[in-house]
Amino acid sequence: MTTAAYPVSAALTVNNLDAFYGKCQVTFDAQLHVGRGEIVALLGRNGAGKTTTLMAIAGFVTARRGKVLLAGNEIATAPAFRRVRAGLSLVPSGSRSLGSLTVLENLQTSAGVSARNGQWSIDKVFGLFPKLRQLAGSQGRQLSGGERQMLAVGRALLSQPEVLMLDEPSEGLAPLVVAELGGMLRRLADAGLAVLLTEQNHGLALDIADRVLFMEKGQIAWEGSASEAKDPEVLGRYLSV
Ligand SMILES: Nc1ncnc2c1ncn2[C@@H]1O[C@H](COP(=O)(O)OP(=O)(O)OP(=O)(O)O)[C@@H](O)[C@H]1O
Repeated sequence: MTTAAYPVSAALTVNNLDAFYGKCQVTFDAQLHVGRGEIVALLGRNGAGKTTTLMAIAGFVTARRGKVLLAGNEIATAPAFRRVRAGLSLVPSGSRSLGSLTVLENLQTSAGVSARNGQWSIDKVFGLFPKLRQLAGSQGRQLSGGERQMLAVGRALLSQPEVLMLDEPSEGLAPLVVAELGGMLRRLADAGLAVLLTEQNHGLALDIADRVLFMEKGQIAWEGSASEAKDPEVLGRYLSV
């Protein structure tokens, strides 16, 4: 494993995270950090603990031990909604919009969630995703998979995050839409957002990430740059079944 320093200035720092479902421990001493403007991909085989790590950072899964620092502030004991207000947003896999509400109503439910002043408005989200502006009056359930994912990211941005976490954002999307999503995440990071994502689409993750973490049996087993992670030996060790 490549050792890493954990800068206090990171947008998100996680140390010694032990996450549990009931009595069942899923992550063991997990640690990671994400800097501003950086995309970090958390990869690994099915069941390695990637989703659980994101859910524990977001406050939806119990962490019995560990520190979660958002811009240097400890939030590990805060309820999930306070973490969102503090600037940490998770786009979960699957559930992507409120199906009976229109696109505009979906966005309106997210606007104003944050207590923080931020740059994101509904108009700015429409600027990022012009397709959503055209679909403003359509119900969430009428959208394609790619449009629903744009809406989910738009809703997350309206909570004015400093750190955006996405669990398998490309799941179920067509290749062209995946490429568009990847470009959009890269642009958001280049504008200063810290991005932490899990992906089964390893090609996408390795293309857009700055750093890669491989998770194995609930532990961060390897850390390095995306170009180091492309080494077939590394990929074979942590991803092949
Ligand atoms: N709600 C739950 N209750 C109990 N155990 C769970 C629950 N969700 C996941 N697990 C278990 O926790 C472990 C880690 O699952 P997790 O979903 O975090 O892995 P993952 O790396 O995201 O895998 P995948 O890529 O398949 O989603 C697995 O053994 C899984 O069976």
